[in-house]
Amino acid sequence: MGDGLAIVGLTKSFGGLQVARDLTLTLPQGSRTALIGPNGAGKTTFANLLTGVLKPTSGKIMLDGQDIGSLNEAARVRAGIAKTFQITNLFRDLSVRENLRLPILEREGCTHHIFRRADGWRDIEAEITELMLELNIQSLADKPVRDLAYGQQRLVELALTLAVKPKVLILDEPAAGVPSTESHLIVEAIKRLPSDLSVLIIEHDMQLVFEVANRIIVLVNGAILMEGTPDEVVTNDRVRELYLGAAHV
Ligand SMILES: Nc1ncnc2c1ncn2[C@@H]1O[C@H](COP(=O)(O)OP(=O)(O)OP(=O)(O)O)[C@@H](O)[C@H]1O
Repeated sequence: MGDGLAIVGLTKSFGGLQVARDLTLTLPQGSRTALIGPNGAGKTTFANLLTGVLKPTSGKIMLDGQDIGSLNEAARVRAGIAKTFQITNLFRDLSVRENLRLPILEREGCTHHIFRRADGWRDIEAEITELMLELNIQSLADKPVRDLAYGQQRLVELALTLAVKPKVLILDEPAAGVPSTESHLIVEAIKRLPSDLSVLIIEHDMQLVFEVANRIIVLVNGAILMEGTPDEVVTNDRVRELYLGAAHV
């Protein structure tokens, strides 16, 4: 087992506005952590600091003991930090299987070593099948993405992200825009993710958070207000006051 992701004293300012304040936390390998907080708390900024979209003002990001803070976005993906692709990245006229082939080919360097082996193609097709089984979308394999329901498209997007073999997966509002009749698909898919993957879920839907997360970090004004189990978070008076509201608890 690796050490997972360790964030130490991470700070980010936009001019005079401090949006990440001395954030120190760990995402152990295999953890299921939700990051919650009111609008403007700094959740997206935090995700962007992890993926390398933004550079921190100060602080360290360590993955399995290695400082990855100076790596650019592409190198961080290769190191193992992935955020879900957006649906707009799916090729709508291609089938699910064809869409899944693309990140695997990219990961393998297209024309390089995998094709020097006689069974290279077979390995790729087997991996695609395995990914589809993992997300329970094998029945959709030959359908063009444009014919899929929105929730199913989000599962394909998740499969694409898993194809890069991340160690840490950031799910930024995985159920956003998904009709309530399809949100169970997302919950089930998250529950089926590989057990050694660290998952960070940024989500406003508290029902989803409570179903899939075993730890919750509450961010307010760029700082961690508290971190705990779902039960500890819902019973915390400041969280109730600041974020959840009496109706949720
Ligand atoms: N590029 C930027 N330049 C200046 N300020 C920014 C920039 N990006 C974000 N901010 C500010 O940083 C703060 C945190 O924004 P962020 O989007 O990270 O919050 P959030 O918790 O993800 O909010 P939401 O739940 O609404 O998505 C906000 O005050 C926002 O206006």
